[in-house]
Amino acid sequence: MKKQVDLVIEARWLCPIVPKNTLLEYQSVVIQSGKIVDICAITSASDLYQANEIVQLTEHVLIPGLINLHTHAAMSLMRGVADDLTLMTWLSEHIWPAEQAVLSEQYVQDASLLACAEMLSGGITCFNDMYFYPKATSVAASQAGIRANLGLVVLEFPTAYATDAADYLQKGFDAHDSWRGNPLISTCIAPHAPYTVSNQTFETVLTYAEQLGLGIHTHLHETRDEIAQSQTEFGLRPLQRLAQLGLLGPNFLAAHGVHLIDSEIDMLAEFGCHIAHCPSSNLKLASGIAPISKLLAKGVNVGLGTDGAASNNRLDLFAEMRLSALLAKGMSEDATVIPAHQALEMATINAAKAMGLEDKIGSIEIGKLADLTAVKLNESIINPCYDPISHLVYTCGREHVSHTWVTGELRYSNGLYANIEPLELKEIINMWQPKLQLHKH
Ligand SMILES: CSC[C@H]1O[C@@H](n2cnc3c(O)ncnc32)[C@H](O)[C@@H]1O
Ligand SMILES: [Zn+2]
Repeated sequence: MKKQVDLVIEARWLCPIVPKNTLLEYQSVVIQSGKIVDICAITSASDLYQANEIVQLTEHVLIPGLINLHTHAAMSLMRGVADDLTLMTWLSEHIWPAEQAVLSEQYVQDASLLACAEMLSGGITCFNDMYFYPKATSVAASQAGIRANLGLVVLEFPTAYATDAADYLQKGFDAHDSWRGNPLISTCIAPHAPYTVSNQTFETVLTYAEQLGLGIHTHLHETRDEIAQSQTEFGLRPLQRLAQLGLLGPNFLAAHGVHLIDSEIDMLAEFGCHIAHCPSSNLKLASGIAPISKLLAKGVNVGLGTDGAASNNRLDLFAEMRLSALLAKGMSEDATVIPAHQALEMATINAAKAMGLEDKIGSIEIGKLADLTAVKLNESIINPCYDPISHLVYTCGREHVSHTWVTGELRYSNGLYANIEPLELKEIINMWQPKLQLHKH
């Protein structure tokens, strides 16, 4: 007798990510209660399973859902508000004043929903976020049906969200408690950066992270100025300072890591830290280019992030995969570094590892959650296709994503969302654009 299951996805090609650099053909992924319960030849699956639904992907490659390892979803409404500026001018003269003017629970929920829509349509099934009002981000993520690892942000300076570091932490833990039992939401603590967080606060963050078993996600070594400023103020480079405070370890994720000397790369490897590489944002803000081929060669786990839409200006991991591979080759003058399968690993399993979620997501394996993305390879202008893995990184764009599933539920397909009305997004844009327009210089 055939076994009853929820969903069978029949794929022309399957790139499971684990085992490494594997491409399978004519495979079925069998899904029950949101989990992958079998992966087998299409012919075997039709003998073994009676599915409530069968999706035939005759011209597609099925991959694990992409994971955005560093973003600020609620900055989607600030896309293009301030371009062509370096980080500190961009932040202190444009973005922080704009945030001060619009920041509220409703703003974060609305802007995050827009970002969730953009990410789902680009095959992203999980994002690692750092922003004020994380409860509002969780409301948007839950509506969209996308997975989110939400940072409990910590800063010293007051905003509409919180008054001081203790208040940020208190509000964060309140949000953390409210997510208990929510299958889509996980948490980490997110001190913004070494230049906005004191030693004492970093120590408090570490204590809580250890007590609660949470990861720590911070911006680090993004610009040369950040390092110079730290040397002036503390007599230490930021990474040295955080090392002295005891923060480094396998639960520590640094966004950017653009400016790293060899001994720092060794230290990140020794402590098992993770890096979220955000090449588009680093190029656009003229911060520099992170040495990811060196980091990977030394065994540091590197995932990919888009950063926020105000510095990228796209939440598009296809763009980040392609750019990271091309930049690494150009920088090292070695075409063999970051082959296509490694760029895909950075956007999937490496990011899952960096968030401590590698048992659940990041690859298509039996027992993992069915967070899946289908990419359609039929368009003449991207054919012939000799190697779908090469195509995913060097040829395709997010416009080739046809389906996105989270926990086996179809959340996006062919321009439509399961839980987001196109009109709803238009209303959000119409409501907030006039307020942010005032901050466009
Ligand atoms: C505490 S919420 C996040 C905070 O970070 C700001 N931000 C956005 N992008 C960057 C970046 O590349 N480096 C540093 N800070 C960034 C964002 O505007 C929020 O204020
Ligand atoms: Zn950032």
